[in-house]
Amino acid sequence: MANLTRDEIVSAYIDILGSERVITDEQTLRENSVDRYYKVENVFGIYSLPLPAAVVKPRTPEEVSSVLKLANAYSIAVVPKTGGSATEGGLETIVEDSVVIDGSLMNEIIEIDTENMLATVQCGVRLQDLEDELRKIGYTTGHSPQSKPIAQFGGLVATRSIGQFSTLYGGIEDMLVGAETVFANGEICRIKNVPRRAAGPDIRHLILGNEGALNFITEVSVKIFRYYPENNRFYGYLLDDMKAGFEILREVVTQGYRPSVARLYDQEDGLYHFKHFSDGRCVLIFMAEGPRPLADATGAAIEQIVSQHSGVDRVADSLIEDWFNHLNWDVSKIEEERVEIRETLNNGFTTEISGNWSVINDIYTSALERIRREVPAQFTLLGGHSSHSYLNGTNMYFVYYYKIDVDPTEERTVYHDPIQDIIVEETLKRGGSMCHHHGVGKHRTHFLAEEYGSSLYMLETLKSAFDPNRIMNPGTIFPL
Ligand SMILES: Cc1cc2nc3c(=O)[nH]c(=O)nc-3n(C[C@H](O)[C@H](O)[C@H](O)COP(=O)(O)OP(=O)(O)OC[C@H]3O[C@@H](n4cnc5c(N)ncnc54)[C@H](O)[C@@H]3O)c2cc1C
Repeated sequence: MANLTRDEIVSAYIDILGSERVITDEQTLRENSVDRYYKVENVFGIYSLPLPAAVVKPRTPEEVSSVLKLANAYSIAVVPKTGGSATEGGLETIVEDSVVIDGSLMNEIIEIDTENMLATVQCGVRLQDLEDELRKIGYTTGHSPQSKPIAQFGGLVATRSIGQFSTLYGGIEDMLVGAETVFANGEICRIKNVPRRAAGPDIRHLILGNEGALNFITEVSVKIFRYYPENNRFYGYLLDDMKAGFEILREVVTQGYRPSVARLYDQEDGLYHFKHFSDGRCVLIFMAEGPRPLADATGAAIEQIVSQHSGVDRVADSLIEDWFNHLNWDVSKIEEERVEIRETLNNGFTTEISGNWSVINDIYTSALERIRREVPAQFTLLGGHSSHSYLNGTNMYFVYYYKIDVDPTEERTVYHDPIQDIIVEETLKRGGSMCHHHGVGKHRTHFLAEEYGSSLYMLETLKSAFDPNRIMNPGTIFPL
């Protein structure tokens, strides 16, 4: 694709950023050629994708602009990156001589504004770092994906991430107020911070969820919230089937209550997370938070709604609180997982989708039934949970662990891809979305036309307009 040789690309970037911020050592390039979709190969030291020509580390939006202008002029494929916790192939360098643009040096918390309830950060600020600063003064981002200790704001916005407290605070799309981003031609654009706007279409959504395929996000402003940890209430229940659990979630949300957490685990996933008390049953969890009268009212409503359903048994609140305190994944947990895969050959992946209330149970049951019937894996866990509920429906986060009994290079095509395809097919068939919060990445793009239907025209037009030379993360969202 590129009109320059590999060496010419490297030296052109050294001219812009200096040699210290243009990394070309072999191991860094290998690690930057993949993300967690290639976890199994990677754990065994196999790197089968083309290695990038370099990883470049700009420090300012102007440098990002220069980096992109050069790429655009010479058709060099670029892969934006910040925290590196992507799970769907968004970081794979599938084009020869790509350049990874790593925004992690842009890591300044620019402003915390408690009057207007805003925090402004550069793209390389880790969510955990902003959250820690806010907690010191009694505020929170309200954003808590499990990858909070690793993920950075560029990636969080680019993937449309969502956190555990989403039923109250929303996903990142509800939090993003303004941003700065750079397009393939080097144009730097800012969207100002206002409480609401009706001045035409909402252009924040050209940034949210773009997965590096439309622009490179350099700065974001997000809402902040007052934090009242002393009022947190936890509720846990055991029940026998998912359908009844979905119905309770639906009642709580559609009656107008906003618990911060509303989660439902099936039997297998319940055993994985709560083996000390789940007793092989489904597990339903709620958390209420906020000012005391609101937390009390939300908690009382949850108890009242659940009490109208038979066969639902309460567990101690402390069991749920304790579980929450150990849920997030930092770098050491990722390393532990790698060791475990190497030693036990037991490996797990997830696929997350969403659907309306009327179809979610059918998606859940039919996907699992087809996987059991069609995929000859030795499953050690096949199940999932719903973790984000809305007025119209909920998500399903399928979780599948199996023994790697094939060569690591075949694991994806024999197991991971077919399992994911079944889940997506059963979802799309029932009008759901193939992707709830991890992004399309590079392994669901063959379903893009079905996901979008007639609105694919709008998406394709954005790509042609903003990235006519198709240098931005080729193969991500848009099939090659
Ligand atoms: C253990 C674990 C738990 C997770 N839990 C959750 C969860 O609870 N909720 C959730 O939503 N996700 C979760 N994820 C997925 C992942 O953490 C999120 O997608 C996160 O938002 C990625 O942020 P990052 O900074 O690591 O981005 P990266 O991994 O660096 O990149 C992710 C994608 O965004 C693009 N990108 C990165 N930076 C930019 C930029 N500056 N401009 C434009 N595009 C950019 C990349 O090209 C890539 O396509 C989890 C992942 C792991 C490994």
